[in-house]
Amino acid sequence: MALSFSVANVMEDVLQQHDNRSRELDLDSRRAEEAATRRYEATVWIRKMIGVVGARDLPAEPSEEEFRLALRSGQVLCYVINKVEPGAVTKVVEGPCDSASVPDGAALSIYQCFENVRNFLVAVEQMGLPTFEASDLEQGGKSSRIVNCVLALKSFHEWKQTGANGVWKFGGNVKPVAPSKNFIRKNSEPFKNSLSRNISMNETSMNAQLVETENSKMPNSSLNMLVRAVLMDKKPDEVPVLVESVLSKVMEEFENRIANQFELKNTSAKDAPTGNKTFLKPTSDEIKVEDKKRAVVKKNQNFHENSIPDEEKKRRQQKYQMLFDIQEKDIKDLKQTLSVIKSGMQFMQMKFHDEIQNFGMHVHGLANAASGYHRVLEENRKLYNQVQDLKGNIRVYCRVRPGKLNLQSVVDNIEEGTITINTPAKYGKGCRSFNFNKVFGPSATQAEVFADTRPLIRSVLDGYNVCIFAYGQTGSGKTHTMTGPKDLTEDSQGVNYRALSDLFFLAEQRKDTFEYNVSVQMIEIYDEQVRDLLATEGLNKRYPFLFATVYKFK
Ligand SMILES: Nc1ncnc2c1ncn2[C@@H]1O[C@H](COP(=O)(O)OP(=O)(O)OP(=O)(O)O)[C@@H](O)[C@H]1O
Repeated sequence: MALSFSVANVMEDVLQQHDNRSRELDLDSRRAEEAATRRYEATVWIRKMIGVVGARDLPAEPSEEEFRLALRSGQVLCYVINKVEPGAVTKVVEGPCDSASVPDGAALSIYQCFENVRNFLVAVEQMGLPTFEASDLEQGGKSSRIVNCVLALKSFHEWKQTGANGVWKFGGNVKPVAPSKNFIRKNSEPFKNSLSRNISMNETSMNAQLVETENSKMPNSSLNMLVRAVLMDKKPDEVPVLVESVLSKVMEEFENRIANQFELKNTSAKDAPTGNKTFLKPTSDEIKVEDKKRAVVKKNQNFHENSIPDEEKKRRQQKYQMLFDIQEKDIKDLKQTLSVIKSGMQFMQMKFHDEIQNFGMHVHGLANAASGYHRVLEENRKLYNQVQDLKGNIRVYCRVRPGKLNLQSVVDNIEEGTITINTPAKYGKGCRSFNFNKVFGPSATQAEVFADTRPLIRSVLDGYNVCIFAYGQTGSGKTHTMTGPKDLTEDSQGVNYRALSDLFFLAEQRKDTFEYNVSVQMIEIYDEQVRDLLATEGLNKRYPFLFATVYKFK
């Protein structure tokens, strides 16, 4: 909570109390005259700035009440300040709070009026001009402060119009437009001391107080008039005593008011956390004080920023230097790392190049090996088929069918490649032997019979023509050997099934190297006629070929 009264006010009040009896009438008349002159001056300027229409509620020579009512809505003030400093008040609430239409201000419009006034006061304060209290616009308020503010604004405007050279001066007092840094006057030591005694005041509130004090300086104001009036009829030797008396009263009053303010502050601080405080609408004075406090805090921040001690600057400089050194070191490290990475990359590139070369050589070797493998395979194939040739291009095997029970077999003896048969008496009793590539006895299995023909199947895939056929009288077992019995099992499969099975098995093994197309024909030679067993048309039943296998390299 900031202090909401000024030294000038206190002095004014004290002086008013002092010697009030003797000079009351005369003083009032002088003050009224002085105030009226200033008010008219302010009015003329306002009407000039915003025009007679804009200031329609403000007569050329308004009474104190008329002046207050005309400005109460804050609209006129906002228009004026926006003329002086465009955009100083960004939003001006218009209409309902117009004092003319709502003379006493309805509950709703009071708040809107206050918004205008508050915005105006904030803008004025930011410009460094003397302000007034929002309550000064209410009945019983001090219109002299409003007039003073308007005249200050006028002075500021004139200063701007003349080119804003040097510093802006108002009423003979030098006042920088920029945010103030030191508001303590040289001749205000007693007040300083007095304020120092109130050690509970923080710097912000102290500055608020001093800003208020400064803003209230007005040589031509009623304060000076009062002082002059008090001292006018005194003898010179009475003046020091009188001044001392007035000053001591001012001190006393001032301290009392500060004490009251802090008491109020403490009371509201206690009330706040208890939750007893209801949601009351803040009074215009409270809001004004809060706004002012914020503005002063902001000014203080700027002030502190501009007045950083040398030690702090040195400390910051050292800190920046340290950060700079660290960053410099980091950059060096990074450069070093970059160099290491670069050489690493070069090494990797060389290694990669070598490995690619090695890999190429390996691939080359593999290609050679593959080519050698194919050569060897080819040689192997040739050798293999040469072996088959050596075994004989035509091989004849004999298989003896198991005999029927109670019938004597004609077979006398079976050896590896020879079968001996008992010859009937009519052909001359005795034995006759026949030679074959191999003779299979009655107990020979299907697998044993196929084992001797198996190598020929591989020759088929190597491009050789192979023919396997069975020859014999009716019922001798040709179908049994080539196909198998009616109830076919894996073990009883004959040569055809086994040969085809091997054919597809080898084709699958060689699929990466060769692609084989396999086709099948079924023919029979019966009664010296070759017939196509798969032919559907009668004319094509006679066919001269047994198997045809096509192969090609991939
Ligand atoms: N090695 C064998 N083991 C067991 N049974 C056999 C054998 N050889 C042939 N047979 C049987 O003998 C019978 C006649 O055989 P198969 O039909 O194979 O003779 P085939 O020579 O084909 O006769 P066809 O010329 O009249 O067709 C069949 O019942 C068959 O099962």
